[in-house]
Amino acid sequence: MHDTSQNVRVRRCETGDDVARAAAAAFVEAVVAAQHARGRASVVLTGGGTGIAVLDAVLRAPGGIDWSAVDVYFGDERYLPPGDPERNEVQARAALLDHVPLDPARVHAMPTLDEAGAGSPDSAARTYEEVLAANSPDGTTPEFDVHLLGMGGEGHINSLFPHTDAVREQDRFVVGVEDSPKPPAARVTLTLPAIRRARQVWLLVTGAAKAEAVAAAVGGAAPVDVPAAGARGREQTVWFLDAEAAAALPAD
Ligand SMILES: O=C(O)[C@H](O)[C@@H](O)[C@H](O)[C@H](O)COP(=O)(O)O
Repeated sequence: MHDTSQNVRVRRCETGDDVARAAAAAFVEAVVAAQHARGRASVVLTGGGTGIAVLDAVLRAPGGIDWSAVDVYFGDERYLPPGDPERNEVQARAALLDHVPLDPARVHAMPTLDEAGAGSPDSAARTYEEVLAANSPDGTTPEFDVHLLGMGGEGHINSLFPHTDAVREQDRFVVGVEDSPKPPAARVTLTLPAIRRARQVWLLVTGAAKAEAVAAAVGGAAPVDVPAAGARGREQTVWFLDAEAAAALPAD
């Protein structure tokens, strides 16, 4: 089902740098507001150039965030060895996490490829589901305040690619992927039901190569065709777009 009545906003920026700065400022505001309201904030980070640029911009202008009361989760991960520079966690640490006084126990990285070769994306996904449940008020997932998402040119978000079992998943909150069309093949990803647990879902998208998928997703495509179309926040969904990514949207 694709409910277009939910609160969806499009935030048009000029350049990719403007997207990063606007999303970073909104991120700081949302984290501070969550901490004021509930004493803590739970955020889900994403990889990709735009997602990491936002973290870099947060580091440069962190406002009044109390880093000791932030819980960090990841939307997906490339199932690679622990320090691999292609891992989203490694990139997020380099951009932001290693430079602010987070409580290390509150940074919830996805399990990774075991050095001994044991495990699998599926077992890692099941372990991460347990982590989410353990930090949940009701045995499901934490109440994520903000879930950041990048988007690929064909509309993928996290490691949810078009026409895959992962994007069709309706029950589990985390699944393993063995055959990602974008390398590496092995990944672990939050599913659409997990994304939809977030109060705010923000899609950070830049570049002309994304324009058609943006227009399809905002226009109400089926999530199995354009996964980003299924990414909805409980309170709000915001598209942060540069001019090129917004080019195929109607002018209003
Ligand atoms: O896991 C991956 O292969 C990437 O992280 C990928 O999912 C990325 O987030 C999007 O393709 C958007 O990337 P850009 O923001 O760099 O366009």
